[in-house]
Amino acid sequence: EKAEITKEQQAFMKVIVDSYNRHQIPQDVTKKLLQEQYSAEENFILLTEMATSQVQVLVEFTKNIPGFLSLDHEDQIALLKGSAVEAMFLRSAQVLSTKMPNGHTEVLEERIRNSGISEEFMTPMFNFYKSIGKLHMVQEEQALLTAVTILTPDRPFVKDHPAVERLQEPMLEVLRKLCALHHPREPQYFARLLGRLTELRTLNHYHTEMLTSWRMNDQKFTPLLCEIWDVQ
Ligand SMILES: CC(C)c1onc(-c2c(Cl)cccc2Cl)c1COc1ccc2cc(-c3cccc(C(=O)O)c3)sc2c1
Repeated sequence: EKAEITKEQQAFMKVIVDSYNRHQIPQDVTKKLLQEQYSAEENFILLTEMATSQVQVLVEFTKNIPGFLSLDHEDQIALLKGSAVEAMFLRSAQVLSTKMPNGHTEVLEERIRNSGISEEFMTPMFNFYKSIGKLHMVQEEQALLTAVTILTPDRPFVKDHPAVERLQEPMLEVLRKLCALHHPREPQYFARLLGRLTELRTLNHYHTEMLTSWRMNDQKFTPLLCEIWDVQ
């Protein structure tokens, strides 16, 4: 019946979830969050290192999404550039909402709150983090939601929308079934999950302003971040 996850959907999901678990920021990078001192300057430098490492992880994860590498090459770049910030909000939300055994949750929040981001962005950012936390997503949902976010057809400069939709649709279908499976008493859970994707879009705009205000204070980013965010 409709809700059953088929054999091929199971295999499809396994590829994405295994890739999501395989591609993580290396321990020697994330453990710095616990070690370095807490100045706004040091926090910004650490968060820049995390974001840079996260983009590298994201690229590797994306290359393993079935069908992604057969998309037009320019569209591949457009999808990565258009979804990087949203994927990183999802990743940092996961760290902030799951009490990480290694204490990353507390230190990450502290460093984000004291890294030169102006107050006006703190509220929407941490509201998002709270709303993601309340969903108590299982790992498969996190992996698929990230893949669905990356394969969003209407990113700037994407030429072949239908080709991206053809990849996103099966993932949305598996995600819908997963939600029914893992949250049987919440029939609206899938809809709430997709609602988070809308909230992510608004965070993109805030993030663009965050970048501008950081650059006004002459904060430096890495070459990879400059490339993905079209700065400097
Ligand atoms: C350039 C830098 C200052 C910046 O500019 N905007 C943002 C941003 C901020 Cl603030 C918030 C949301 C999105 C963005 Cl994009 C950032 C920092 O972005 C990141 C991106 C990913 C991760 C993953 C982490 C993380 C920690 C522990 C464990 C793990 C883990 O995966 O185990 C991951 S921290 C981290 C910081």
